[in-house]
Amino acid sequence: MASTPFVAPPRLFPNQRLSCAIPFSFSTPLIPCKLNPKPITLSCKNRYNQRSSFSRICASMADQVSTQTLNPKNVQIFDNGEDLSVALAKYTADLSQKCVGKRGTFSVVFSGGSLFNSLKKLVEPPYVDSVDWAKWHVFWLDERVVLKDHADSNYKLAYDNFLSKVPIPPGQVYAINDTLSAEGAADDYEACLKHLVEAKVLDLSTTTGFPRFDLLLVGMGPDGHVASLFPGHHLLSENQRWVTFIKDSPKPPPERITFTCPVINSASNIAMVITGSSKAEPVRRALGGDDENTDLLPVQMVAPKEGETTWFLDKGAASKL
Ligand SMILES: O=C(O)[C@H](O)[C@@H](O)[C@H](O)[C@H](O)COP(=O)(O)O
Repeated sequence: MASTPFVAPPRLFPNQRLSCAIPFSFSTPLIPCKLNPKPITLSCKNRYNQRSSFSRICASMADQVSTQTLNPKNVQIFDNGEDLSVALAKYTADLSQKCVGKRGTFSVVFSGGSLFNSLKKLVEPPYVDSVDWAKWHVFWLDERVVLKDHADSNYKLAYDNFLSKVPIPPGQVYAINDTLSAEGAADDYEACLKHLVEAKVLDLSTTTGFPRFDLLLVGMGPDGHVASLFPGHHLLSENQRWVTFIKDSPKPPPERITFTCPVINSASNIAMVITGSSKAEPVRRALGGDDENTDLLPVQMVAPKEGETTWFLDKGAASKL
């Protein structure tokens, strides 16, 4: 794509919604890209998928093949965050190109936290000029119930570090309605997704009946939470709603909205983007197997029914594997 000047949205933090989407599953090659400084690449399944020993899984090539066919989990481990960011940029740009080529759109779901540090190479050359940003439709996996210009807002984080740097049409950026309560914002976001399904902008998974996004970019907290689904919280068992709310989040701020587990597990592709040694134990529990705990961590429940999960870890996050 030719480099076009970015036209700022009409308002700094517009309450945007409208059109979008696409679904289908494609296998990301595990061959490191030219720029990619050769990550360690593993393929495995976690306990949620009834697998127990990481070493056994990695020992068997045949097992890897059947694992990839059934419900693949590709694990890439990088020396540092910089190398991870290079690989994540290529992965995302390649996926965008495939999805746009297939259906004409690319539906991407952002988390908050340190994700945008890991995405920084995607908004630099060559990708800032080559990705077909006009085809992107952007959603949030979870959002804090604060105004969009508040320091805690995941929208603001995404805007400052990503959206302000690339020409995604503002009408294809689906921020929450920040004038509503947590309950109201969750209802409103779910209604927005349902409208997009009716408008054939988003597809439903034929397997689960929940919306199927092209790519979820998922961070994880040191406690193993993903989205705003926290360990031991009753929201983990929500299986009807697409979007729900929490008012007692153990991580501040307390009021948030979040996609539910079935929506997460209906995605075509999930990138688990995890850095730092403080995350090593939940990563081990998710990928290492042999977990004696009876309660699954939220990260252990990430198991897309039809899609593919790719793990982008730095050495710290992978240090207990
Ligand atoms: O709103 C939030 O709090 C985030 O969406 C949250 O789910 C985040 O993704 C993880 O906590 C990881 O955050 P870090 O990468 O900063 O550890």
